Amino acid sequence: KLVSNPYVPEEQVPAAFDTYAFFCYGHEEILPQLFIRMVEQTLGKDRFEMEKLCRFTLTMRKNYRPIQYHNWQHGFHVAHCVWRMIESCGMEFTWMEKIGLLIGGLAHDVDHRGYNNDFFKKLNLPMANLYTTSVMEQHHYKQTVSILQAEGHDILSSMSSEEYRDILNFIRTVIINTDLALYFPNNKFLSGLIEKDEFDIKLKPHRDGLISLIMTASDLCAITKPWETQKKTAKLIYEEFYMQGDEEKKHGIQPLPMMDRLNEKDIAKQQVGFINFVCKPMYTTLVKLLPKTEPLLSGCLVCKDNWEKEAAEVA
Ligand SMILES: O=c1ccn(-c2cccc(OC(F)(F)F)c2)nc1-c1nc(Cl)[nH]c1-c1ccccc1
Repeated sequence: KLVSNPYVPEEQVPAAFDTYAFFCYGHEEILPQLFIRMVEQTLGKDRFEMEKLCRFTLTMRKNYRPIQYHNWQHGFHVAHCVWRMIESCGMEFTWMEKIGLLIGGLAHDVDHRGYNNDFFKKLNLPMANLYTTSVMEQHHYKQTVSILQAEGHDILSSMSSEEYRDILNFIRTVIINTDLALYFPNNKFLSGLIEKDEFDIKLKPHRDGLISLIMTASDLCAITKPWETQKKTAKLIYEEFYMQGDEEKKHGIQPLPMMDRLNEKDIAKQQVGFINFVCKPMYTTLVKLLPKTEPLLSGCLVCKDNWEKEAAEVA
């Protein structure tokens, strides 16, 4: 069944939808239409067969699992954050980059099981034998390709075979770069260039690095949302972490501290650590390259302050 009406009437578009602060609570049922609205606003109307775009979006939603955090809503929020950047960060994106970032953002965690790459390696599960690095990310990409190639889902059919090959490669790069392990070397590379004032968007390796950073920034955008929203989301991701920790304990494996439910009282402290060690440096580099993404950095720092207050209360 396709969406009855793929268009969202203007008055139904949620408040703050055009800002980085947007969150889907209360609007869950129109997320497919909101994605289609983003695609049309950025890429132009009638660039895609609407029926196929609806079918693709609904199949994407169906292929996300009903788990606590890495679910369809997470995929939507990453696509939304990428869309805000495309629309407002002042950087010129090619048509291919725009469609690749929107599709890649929406699809980047499709069929996520709520476990991270280490889990598949530690338990030596079949998935870990399919790929050596970025195990889950490669799986998300494979799932995306099979959905794009399913009957009636070929939204990129109007492209030549070279363009189609290029855009699949770009979508692969976009999805693989949501592997947080790849963020650390990338941020070192980019901040080194900034330090020496050598960053040049016209150089492909520099542009590729910035696009990877845009993916990390969008993937972690939950950490930048308004405090009340962030508190609810944190509860969800730690429930997912604890599911993995419980599984690892069943196999006699000691989980990471953040995945061990015995450390539940340390959530605030762990959030502060994650923001200080990963998010703050990451959004700081992003803002140096794209100053108009500043709301993401300030949103993340507001949450850090609130987590520090919570950590102080626990102590
Ligand atoms: O140590 C951590 C504490 C918290 N979070 C976290 C990640 C998303 C969101 C969130 O909070 C909220 F949902 F509220 F925004 C928190 N993530 C890690 C972490 N550490 C390593 Cl290494 N990898 C991750 C990780 C990154 C993305 C996804 C999963 C794990």
